[in-house]
Amino acid sequence: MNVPLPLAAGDNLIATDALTLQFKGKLALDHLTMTVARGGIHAVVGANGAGKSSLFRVLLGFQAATSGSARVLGCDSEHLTPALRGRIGFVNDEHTLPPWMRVDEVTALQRKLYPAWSDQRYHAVLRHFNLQPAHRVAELSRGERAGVSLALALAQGPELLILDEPTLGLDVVAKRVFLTALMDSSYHDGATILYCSHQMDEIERVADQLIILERGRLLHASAPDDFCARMRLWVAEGELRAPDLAALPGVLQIEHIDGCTHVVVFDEGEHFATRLRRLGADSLHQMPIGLDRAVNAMLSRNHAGSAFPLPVAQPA
Ligand SMILES: Nc1ncnc2c1ncn2[C@@H]1O[C@H](COP(=O)(O)OP(=O)(O)OP(=O)(O)O)[C@@H](O)[C@H]1O
Repeated sequence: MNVPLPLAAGDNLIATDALTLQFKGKLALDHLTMTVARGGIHAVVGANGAGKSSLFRVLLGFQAATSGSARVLGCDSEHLTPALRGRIGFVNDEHTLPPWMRVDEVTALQRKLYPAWSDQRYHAVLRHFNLQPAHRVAELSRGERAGVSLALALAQGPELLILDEPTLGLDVVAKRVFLTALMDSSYHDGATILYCSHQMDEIERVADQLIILERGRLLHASAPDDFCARMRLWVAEGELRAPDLAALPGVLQIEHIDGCTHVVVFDEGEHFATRLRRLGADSLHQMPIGLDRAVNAMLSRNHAGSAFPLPVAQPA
């Protein structure tokens, strides 16, 4: 088990500064400046192509940035030493393991490599999969392979665990087991977990911090509850005029459903009702929204194919 280091102000395990990654004419990361504090589960979300996997590749030193910097465990990510790499776990959605090896052989190898190895953590995840230790990796289903690679990553006792869509392909029970193990690792072992997912129910359940990327830039970072608390759904009877409505400050998403106009608004208080009334709304209701809807509204604003791209709000 890792001995968690004390959490001091400014104790960031990850810090990027104007981090930029460019592919032929395309910016995967665009002057991204963000931090990840020690401890807790940090969820990175964003539309397809927002730069999540690119960020992870740069943080892990698999890819050199075009400009800017990324520091991981206090070291430039391009110069991570083997000792520092040993403190970082990584799992991607392909769950790449040597196909020719047996499950027990992979396990024995990893047990030897990682001094903080925990059999208890390993079996806590793996016992939920109906696996024979003598099975070869090549014989495993996708979900079973995911189970093995996630169990291995958690058992390594990493100080920092980076997971790229780790639960893709897991059935609902396996997903629950894995998420519980993730929370245990964070809570009991002090691991800092950075992971990306498109599944908001999952994030709502486990994440302490929400990091939203859009086109390689930081759009928002806060606790998920704080993010949702700043969102409101207004429902007005009738169809309000879309161009005027879209021009109002804070408007993220407009939908017309069953003769009503639904407007998701960020950081606007009660006074927003007055603005809606000026556009002709007479019967109005407002309500809080959950994380799924809130993230959806934030991202749909500038999503490719959006009916009305709205002005970009500044990150909080
Ligand atoms: N090797 C590459 N060559 C050219 N462009 C690339 C390369 N890798 C990524 N990109 C581009 O960089 C952008 C960010 O890709 P990235 O894989 O980081 O997105 P993502 O947020 O992980 O997306 P998804 O949710 O779909 O997995 C995309 O527009 C992608 O097309």
